[in-house]
Amino acid sequence: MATTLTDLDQVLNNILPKDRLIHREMQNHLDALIKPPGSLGRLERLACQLASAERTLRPAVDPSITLIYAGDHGVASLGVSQYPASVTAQMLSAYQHQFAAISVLARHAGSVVEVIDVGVNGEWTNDDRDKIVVSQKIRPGTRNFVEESAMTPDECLMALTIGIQRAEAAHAQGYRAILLGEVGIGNTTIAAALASALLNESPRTMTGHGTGIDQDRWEHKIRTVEAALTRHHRPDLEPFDVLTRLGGFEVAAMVGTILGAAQHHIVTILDGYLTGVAALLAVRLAPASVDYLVASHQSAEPGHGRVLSALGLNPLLEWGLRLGEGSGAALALPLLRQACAIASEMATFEEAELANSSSHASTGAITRHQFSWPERAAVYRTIESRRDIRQFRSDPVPPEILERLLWAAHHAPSVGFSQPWDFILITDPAIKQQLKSLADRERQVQKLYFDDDRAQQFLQLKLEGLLEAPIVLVITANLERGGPEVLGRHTMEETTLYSAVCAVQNLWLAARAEGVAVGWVSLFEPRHLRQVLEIPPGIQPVAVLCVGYTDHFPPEPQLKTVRWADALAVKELVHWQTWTGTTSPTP
Ligand SMILES: Cc1cc2ncn([C@H]3O[C@H](COP(=O)(O)O)[C@@H](O)[C@H]3O)c2cc1C
Ligand SMILES: O=C(O)c1cccnc1
Repeated sequence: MATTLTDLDQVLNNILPKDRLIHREMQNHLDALIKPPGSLGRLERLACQLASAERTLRPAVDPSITLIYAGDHGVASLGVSQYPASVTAQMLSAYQHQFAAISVLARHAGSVVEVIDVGVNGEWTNDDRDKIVVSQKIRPGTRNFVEESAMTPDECLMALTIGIQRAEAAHAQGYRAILLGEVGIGNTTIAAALASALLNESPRTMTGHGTGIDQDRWEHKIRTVEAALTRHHRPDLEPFDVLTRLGGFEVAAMVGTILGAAQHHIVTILDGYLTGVAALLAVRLAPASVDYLVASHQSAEPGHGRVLSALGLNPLLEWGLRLGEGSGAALALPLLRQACAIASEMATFEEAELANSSSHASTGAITRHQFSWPERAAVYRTIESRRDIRQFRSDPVPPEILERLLWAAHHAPSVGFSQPWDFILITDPAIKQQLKSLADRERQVQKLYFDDDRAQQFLQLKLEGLLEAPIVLVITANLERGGPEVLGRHTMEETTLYSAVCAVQNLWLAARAEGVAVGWVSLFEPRHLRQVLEIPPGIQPVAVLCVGYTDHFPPEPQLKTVRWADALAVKELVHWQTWTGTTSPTP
């Protein structure tokens, strides 16, 4: 933890250059792959960089996290941006709701987003949704650097520390790459001032149009940067002092994250002008940190190209982007992912020969991953975010989505491939009301078992879904389907029911992926259910599911939130060899 300059020095000392040996080894491996040597051009150079930075011949950028630092700037009061400073706080809400540019781009690139407020001048609301925006606010905005130092040395160190610690946490969380982004109205003025000071360039060449200011305002922005440099700049200023006087909380935090990541051999994917300037500062503090940087793109800001040249970084894209927020990093992430995949999933000529001569492809490299990382991540995310939902909106589930959900249910595993399920779709309010009355009645009976008020409350809540949800879906199990000779059913009659439950789970997960909510109501006496739904003998009702849309998927099971029951740790439930076995086999 870097809370003093000495601690910061410690971090800087920990940053070692990339491993040249692995770089060479990776190049040899790429040359041996089933393609002409060098034919994948820059993708190969990227693979070598990632391998030598991460110190592995199986480099990876997944899972990755997009860290966006947010801060406001005193200088924004001088009208250097096209937008008022209040937009920064407004953007935090947009991130929380996941509809900002980076929310969309990172989602489709397969990266998790976290926004850290290190100095926004304004409030934003955070409900109990997934905590996408977190507060580490040092101060509501920096001071106006035309008049005084933007930060105090302590504040600057604090912001650096936040950045370092976040990178260290990302390392501990198992993230393999960091996508860096920022938001803060007025911060292209900060970038211009820092870049001018660090590169000894005139503010006119380093100042751009930011969010889209006109010529007059641009001239004013240049004069503002010049005034700041006149006040603060001296050729002998240390990088830390340049950052303190001319920087911002989000810039300092980005510098910290670059350093913290490099220390742990984690690659940082840079975005636009601001992240480039942060990288320049990081490299001035620890020259070896450049080995851990990838420049995703060259932005439309004229100063950005110069910053990248000074860093010796060659941007992957030049798309005229001028947004920030990590948008360019998210666009470039799939390219890095491809470089890693080429390195670890392609076969060498030798392996290909082997696969050809034996009856089965025995090379692990070829068969290991049938799914890309975003595909795998989506499966786990669906499982993690599935919830039993109690509150529904009334809007209908479109028929094509309903069809996909039933398709998913129908592709469940079943004993002897008996496919014992049927699906009863109930939209008729009269029948729903009958179900609700049945459940209400049952609840009165259950009252005998639960005298806890909270239990009653939950049972009550859950039942409303029977009326609110646009569809009530009953899944049944046909105990006779497949005839008397169903394979594998002889000794365990219940496997028919288990199969139907697998259909329930398939549907539930597919629904979550579609953004459709499902709540399972189990307060039914099967006999009564049979009567209302005219279910014949031999067919067993298995699940009554409310299906529809909800305004809110809670981040964790509600019964966990209210401490009705605690989550168990999976490792305590694992037995090896026998029930009493505890030791795992050595790998
Ligand atoms: C709605 C909106 C969303 C943004 N997201 C990033 N920026 C970008 O623009 C700002 C810097 O430009 P300037 O120095 O001209 O103010 C930063 O917030 C940067 O991240 C945005 C700007 C706006 C207006
Ligand atoms: O180049 C950038 O990164 C940029 C440009 C305008 C606004 N925000 C960021």
